[in-house]
Amino acid sequence: MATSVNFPVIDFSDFETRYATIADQVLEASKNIGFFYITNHNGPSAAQFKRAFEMSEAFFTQPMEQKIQYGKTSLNILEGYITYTPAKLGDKDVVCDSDKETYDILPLIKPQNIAGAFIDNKEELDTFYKGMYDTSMKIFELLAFAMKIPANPGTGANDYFTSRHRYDKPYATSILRFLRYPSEDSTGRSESVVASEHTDYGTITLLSQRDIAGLQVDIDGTWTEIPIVHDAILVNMGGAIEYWTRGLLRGALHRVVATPELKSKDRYSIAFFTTPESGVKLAGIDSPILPAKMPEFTEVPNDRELTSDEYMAERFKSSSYLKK
Ligand SMILES: O=C(O)CCC(=O)C(=O)O
Ligand SMILES: [Fe+2]
Repeated sequence: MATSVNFPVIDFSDFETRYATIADQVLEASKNIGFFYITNHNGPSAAQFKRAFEMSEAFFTQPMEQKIQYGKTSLNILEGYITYTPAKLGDKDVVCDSDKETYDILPLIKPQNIAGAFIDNKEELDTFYKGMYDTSMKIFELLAFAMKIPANPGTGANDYFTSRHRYDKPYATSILRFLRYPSEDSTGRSESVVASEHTDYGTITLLSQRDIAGLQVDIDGTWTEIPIVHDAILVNMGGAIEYWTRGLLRGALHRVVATPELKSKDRYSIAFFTTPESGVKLAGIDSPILPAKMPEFTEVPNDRELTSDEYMAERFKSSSYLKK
């Protein structure tokens, strides 16, 4: 049974003067639920989100033969398309997730093999990506501030997390993902859960659900509906930041269930997954509120401190996602 609660919505207006209050609200929500909305955030505008969803729709509504040309043939390939129904690219199987189809993009600093619907609007998409990136960096600064991370030579204070998520090549690893959950009428399938329960792998995720709800978060063992709040961005903590902060911030379990609208209408969402740079050790945060002891994490080994790369590799290894 899913219930609903008063979901945290954090107002970023008068950002500079209300900085400490906003930072505390972000920290509280990150600790307790692990999910919250932000409004008046100065990130991508409603018009920019609308355009991004139009590009997404232009890509996903193409025939499968077109989309498959950009298909990932391995999960190690960061950019490209994942199908919702088995398909082949030449003699290779394209990665398939039976619930949804996705298209991943990295920072578009140099031209790459990008599908037409997106490359045709490359500059616009660059701006959108950068807007999502900058918004994530704002969240990281607020978290570092609220966690009272002191200034250390070379690491900074409020830039503790941002300095480990640099935008420029060769560091950037954060992914912009377009998602579509095809309607039941179009697939002939009717699953009640269309994205199985998981925690995100990276540090934080920004999300926008276009017009169909269905996202639920586990709060104290109860599936709780996350409403759609228009012109707001949903933020959630991923597994990597939960691990990095010794469980202080909550990488909450979540899933997507089918709502009645999904019968005849496709569900679209856009996610921005931040990942720490390669080589970053996910340990050693100097904060007075960090738990003294590392908890046991079931998804990753507990016998050593993992780097970002090791953490991600472990999560991919133990993932049930894509194995169905
Ligand atoms: O599509 C959504 O609303 C959520 C997707 C999600 O949780 C994910 O891709 O990690
Ligand atoms: Fe997720």
